[in-house]
Amino acid sequence: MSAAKTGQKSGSATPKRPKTSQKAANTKGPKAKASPPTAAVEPPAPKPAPIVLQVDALTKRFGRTTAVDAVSFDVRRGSIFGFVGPNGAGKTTTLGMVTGLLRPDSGRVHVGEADVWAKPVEAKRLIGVLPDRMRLFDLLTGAQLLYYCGVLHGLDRETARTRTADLARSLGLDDALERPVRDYSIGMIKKISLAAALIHSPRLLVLDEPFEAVDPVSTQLASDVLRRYADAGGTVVLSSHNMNFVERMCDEVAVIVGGRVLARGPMDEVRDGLSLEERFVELAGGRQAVEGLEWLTTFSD
Ligand SMILES: Nc1ncnc2c1ncn2[C@@H]1O[C@H](COP(=O)(O)OP(=O)(O)OP(=O)(O)O)[C@@H](O)[C@H]1O
Repeated sequence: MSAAKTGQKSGSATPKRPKTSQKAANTKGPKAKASPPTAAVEPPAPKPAPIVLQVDALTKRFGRTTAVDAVSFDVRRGSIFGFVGPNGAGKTTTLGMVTGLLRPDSGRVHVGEADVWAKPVEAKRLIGVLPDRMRLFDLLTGAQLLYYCGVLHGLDRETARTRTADLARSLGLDDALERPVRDYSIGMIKKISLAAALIHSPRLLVLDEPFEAVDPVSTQLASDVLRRYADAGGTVVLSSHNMNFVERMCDEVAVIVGGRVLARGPMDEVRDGLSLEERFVELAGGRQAVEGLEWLTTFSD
């Protein structure tokens, strides 16, 4: 199967040639001369967007476990990149190394021109992160948390307040803003974390399972926010176990299994005629027969 390495957005195919108008084609008359056939001039292919995130051969071991094994991928400006894989495949470990939270054993990560591990401050200014197992300052209210995230990222107070209100409205959190974050549900924590990642309007958003436990209406709201952000030139990398969501949302995808990327490229190329879920199951080892669970059908009573 093909695993395209370029980050060209799917759907950015060569523009169609203009159709010859029927009227012009039917013109016949004494003065109408047959013009010699000319070679159709194809317009030049659109220039690919610049690479915002470049990941080269990242590797991480924990004792004898190789969690991430020479993982490489690029993500171009304006695209939404999905990172999918079974439990324990290495997604969180990879995204931790990409965002400067977990030091790799080897390999490089660049965000724009900045090497994440050589110039962490420069790189981190460009990144908004929603890590898995996020620890928040949960004695603060939602409004205070977003305000401080904004101010710590260099926003002035007024801008931080305005953006807090805008994000809360867009993500359906208005009613929760004055409550302490420790009282939030898991889905609400995901939403406030997404808002915190977005508040400084970063170049690159890295979201580890952003919509886990988020209800469908809020998922739709948040998806709209992400699509709008990407259309405006933002870049998103997200991991998720929700294949339908990834298939709908992402321009490109990488499938990681056992620490290795088994397929990556534009969504349609990776799917290869299947749904993403079918392709994922195929790559991740397929369905195994359920054996040795006969006792499960004996019931305790
Ligand atoms: N701090 C750690 N110490 C030891 N092993 C770890 C540590 N972090 C991750 N691992 C191991 O590395 C491998 C990859 O874990 P990782 O959390 O990256 O997977 P994942 O793809 O995010 O999984 P999930 O979808 O279940 O969240 C697993 O085998 C995991 O047990």
